Amino acid sequence: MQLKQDFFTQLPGFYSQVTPQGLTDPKWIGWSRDAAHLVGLSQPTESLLAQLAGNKSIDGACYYSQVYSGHQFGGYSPQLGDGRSILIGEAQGPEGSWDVALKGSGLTPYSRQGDGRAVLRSAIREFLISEALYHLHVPTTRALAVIGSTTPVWREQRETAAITVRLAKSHLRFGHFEYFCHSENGSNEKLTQLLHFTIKQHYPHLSCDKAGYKAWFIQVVKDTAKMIAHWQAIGFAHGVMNTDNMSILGDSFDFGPFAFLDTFKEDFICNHSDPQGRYAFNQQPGVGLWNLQRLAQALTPLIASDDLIYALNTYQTELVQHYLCLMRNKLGLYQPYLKRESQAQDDEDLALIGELMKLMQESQLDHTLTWRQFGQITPTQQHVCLRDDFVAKNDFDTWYLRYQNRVGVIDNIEQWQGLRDRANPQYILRNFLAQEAIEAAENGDFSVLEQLHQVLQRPFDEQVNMSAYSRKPTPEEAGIIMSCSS
Ligand SMILES: Nc1ncnc2c1ncn2[C@@H]1O[C@H](COP(=O)(O)OP(=O)(O)OP(=O)(O)O)[C@@H](O)[C@H]1O
Ligand SMILES: [Mg+2]
Repeated sequence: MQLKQDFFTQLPGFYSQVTPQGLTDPKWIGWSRDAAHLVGLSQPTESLLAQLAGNKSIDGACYYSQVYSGHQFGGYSPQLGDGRSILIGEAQGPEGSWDVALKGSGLTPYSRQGDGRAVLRSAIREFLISEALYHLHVPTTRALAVIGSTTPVWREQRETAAITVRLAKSHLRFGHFEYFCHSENGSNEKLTQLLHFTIKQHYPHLSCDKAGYKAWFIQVVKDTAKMIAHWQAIGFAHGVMNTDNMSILGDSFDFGPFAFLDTFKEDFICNHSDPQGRYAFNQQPGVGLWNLQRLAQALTPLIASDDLIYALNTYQTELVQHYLCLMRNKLGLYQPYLKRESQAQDDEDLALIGELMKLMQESQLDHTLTWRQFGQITPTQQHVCLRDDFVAKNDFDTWYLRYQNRVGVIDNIEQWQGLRDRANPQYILRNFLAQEAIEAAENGDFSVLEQLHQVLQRPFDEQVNMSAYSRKPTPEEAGIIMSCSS
């Protein structure tokens, strides 16, 4: 790995140098060939294992943990930071630069009451979901590998420590800006330094002046809105949308108690530790804006309020337009000759989508499997097997008639259906699938994880003999609830 050290050399005072604590008997548990390619690696070798486990030093690496703060479940925590994660620098790959983080590598000055570790089950979940979201075309951080060990860790019971090797175009979070806004007693020196670093590294086409700042924040709003539109379209609940888990680049970031929806339920809560549903599925768009407002607040010393408000006001339109684009694609409503749909058409389509979701919820249908059926229907025909699944047949018929009218004439039905299959995945990372892979791995069998990882790399393709990976969960399997304990 060719490592650069831009953050480390340019931003002293933004991190603490740390020594990884190492793992006992490290073992490769998961390896993403795709992600390895991004950082110019080909094989999971023994030497690399010792290095990424923190047992052997890496040429060119600097070891540091970043400081940040953040709003957690609505309240401000003035100092957080990487309590269990160590960055080693920016790996240079064929498609650009990637921060490499060893998540779970031991105590840091920001560990507070924690042990600096991640347990194997949470490392596997982060690994699988990072790679799954990427293949679902959702903006996300990536995972190179999971390393297991015999190092003991105590949660509700004794478990073993693991490391997820995370790759991210940036580890800058909304919380970085919040920390340097509130910790400087009004000098704004570091906040300015941070903003200039961010713009130069990640938005090199923008200038570090008033106009550049405004354009930058508009872009952050846009990228955040786009990420959340993807989550809503694909049925992904993040679970812990604290501002320290919001990447400045709009990549899905920090995967804890996340879940895809099985049965569609708009107010689905995936996080056992969130009984109020602050981060429920249907709250995510609003929370995205709330988090951007916290970021804007932290930027007020540097960016004019009018500019911040202007950018925040674009959020809803950005989100809705991106969501509409994704949903039209799922339903086959796209009309290539119309450059931009009219407001009336947008409203009509949103109503059509909303009505379908309502019917899905009433009939307790599986979100992913229902959408997948759009690749098999012929909207010009009266009868569709999709209808069989809905309880309120009359309501479905009314909806379907509106849908047929909206779809209109289809020149090439096979092509139309093929496009629906490219928009509606067959395979998602259902919690029970992740759980099977985790339990097997905890018992020393990594093949289940490997197979699941393989399937999730082609979520839109019908894969032979893989129906076990696309079935909906049994009621018992659907009851798996995740907590923040990781
Ligand atoms: N086991 C732990 N030991 C020390 N600190 C921890 C531990 N678990 C979480 N933290 C810290 O608590 C804060 C909130 O945790 P959160 O779960 O959002 O982040 P994370 O999953 O640890 O890391 P990241 O956000 O980098 O993915 C962070 O500062 C994190 O470093
Ligand atoms: Mg976090």
